[in-house]
Amino acid sequence: MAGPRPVVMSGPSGAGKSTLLKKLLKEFDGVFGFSVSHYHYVTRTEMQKSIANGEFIESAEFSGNMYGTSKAAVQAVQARNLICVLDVDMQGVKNIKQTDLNPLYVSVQPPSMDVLEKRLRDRNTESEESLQKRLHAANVDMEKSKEPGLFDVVIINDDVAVAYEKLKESLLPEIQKVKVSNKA
Ligand SMILES: Nc1ncnc2c1ncn2[C@@H]1O[C@H](COP(=O)(O)OP(=O)(O)OP(=O)(O)O)[C@@H](O)[C@H]1O
Repeated sequence: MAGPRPVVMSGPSGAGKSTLLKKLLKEFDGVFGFSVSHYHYVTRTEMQKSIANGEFIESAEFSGNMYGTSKAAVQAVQARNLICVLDVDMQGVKNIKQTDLNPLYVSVQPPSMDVLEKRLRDRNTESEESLQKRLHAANVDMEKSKEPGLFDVVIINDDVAVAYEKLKESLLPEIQKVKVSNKA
């Protein structure tokens, strides 16, 4: 058996992905899992070859090191009967669409740009420069997210309790699968 479908969580920085995810992990212990980054596990040449072969759903280079999430890493989580959570940007969503992973695509969106800006400012994690970059990227993300059929579920994170219920509802069939398999 392939295991439960992974879940892709996408949305602008500050939309509330981590907040919602934290609630999920708290309520459903042992149901969700994360894929391990391939950094350090393979050589640079090997990794470049794998990326060229389309084995990675996302990869990036930071200060000379390569990082990435491979399809195999996601499938390994799935094989352990866990819902693999993928927190990716729009490019990641597009890449995953090219694979046969068949995840549930969830978009988390802020109620408005003004609210997003306020939340990011109140979070106190960004410099002014980083904040401006994130707000600009958020604008682009919010536009691209409107593409019909791109996401299975769009969650407007206004009231966090309401947003969480909607997320939970959309994941319940997969959560049920995990629980049933664990009992078997
Ligand atoms: N519904 C909500 N109402 C008010 N504040 C919220 C709500 N959801 C999240 N927040 C707050 O907004 C801020 C941004 O949320 P969070 O860090 O979860 O976003 P994120 O999408 O994970 O961002 P990033 O991609 O940068 O990690 C946090 O300080 C969080 O506490």
